[in-house]
Amino acid sequence: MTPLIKIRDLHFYRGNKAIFDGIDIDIYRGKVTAIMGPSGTGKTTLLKLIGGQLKPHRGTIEVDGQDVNKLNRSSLYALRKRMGMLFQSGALLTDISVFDNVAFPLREHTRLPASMIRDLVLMKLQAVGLRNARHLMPSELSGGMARRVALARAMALDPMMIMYDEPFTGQDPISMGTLVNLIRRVNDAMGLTSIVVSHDVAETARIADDIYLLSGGKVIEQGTTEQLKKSGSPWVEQFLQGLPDGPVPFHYPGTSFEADLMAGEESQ
Ligand SMILES: Nc1ncnc2c1ncn2[C@@H]1O[C@H](COP(=O)(O)OP(=O)(O)OP(=O)(O)O)[C@@H](O)[C@H]1O
Repeated sequence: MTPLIKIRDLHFYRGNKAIFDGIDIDIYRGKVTAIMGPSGTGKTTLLKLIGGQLKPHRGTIEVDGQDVNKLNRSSLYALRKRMGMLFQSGALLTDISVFDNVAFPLREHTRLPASMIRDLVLMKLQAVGLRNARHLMPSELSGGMARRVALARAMALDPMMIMYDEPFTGQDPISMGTLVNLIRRVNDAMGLTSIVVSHDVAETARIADDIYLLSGGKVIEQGTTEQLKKSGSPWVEQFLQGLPDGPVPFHYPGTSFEADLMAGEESQ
């Protein structure tokens, strides 16, 4: 089976810091793939590289057989339309209704008649359970409902895949559970491929087919959720159990606390 996204020998730097130091990733069609790792490892950066918003310094990223960085502007634009993205900051337009938010990409990118746009919008809202909330304004929605509307909007143009960046941030456990299940359900019902970047390890692992753990510019571990649970690696253990400390240090590296206390008041 050929992967939908094939990343090979990816190198990416910020200044002289290697965010990615030669990583390989395969994202398979129809699967939910979770990308996890400590804060600042470059998970969001990875999504931007896949979307062609950033260019790698070395290596290749193929999406549906096309090398993202060899595409001209219009081909990249066409490819991007087929990649749904749900970023944490992907807020809804506040002065138009739920319906109009979901209709927005259809009106912007297609010339479909209003009756067909209506049917498509209702279908997407139905998929996220909010067809009857279509007349509400974004200010009338809970945080979880707003995420679901954003998901319906991301699906509006029938993308081949959806990339989720921290989709659960700020959600209470029930709302998080709903969103997690929805990602899986929508993925399967719509024949999508999903990439989920999340700190909510246990919840995300529950619905993921494949997991990649990134740290220090490398893929530390990779496999199915079952394989990772059996891996015995202390890294994986720390992640899957959500332990605050372990091989991945809780504290930003630097001088010890003792040394800072000993240094006295004159230093900061
Ligand atoms: N525009 C930028 N300019 C310079 N450095 C950046 C920029 N954006 C991100 N970085 C750095 O790149 C690294 C990776 O950032 P990124 O946001 O991809 O990490 P992340 O794994 O998504 O983190 P988190 O889990 O905290 O969201 C970080 O060290 C960050 O400080």
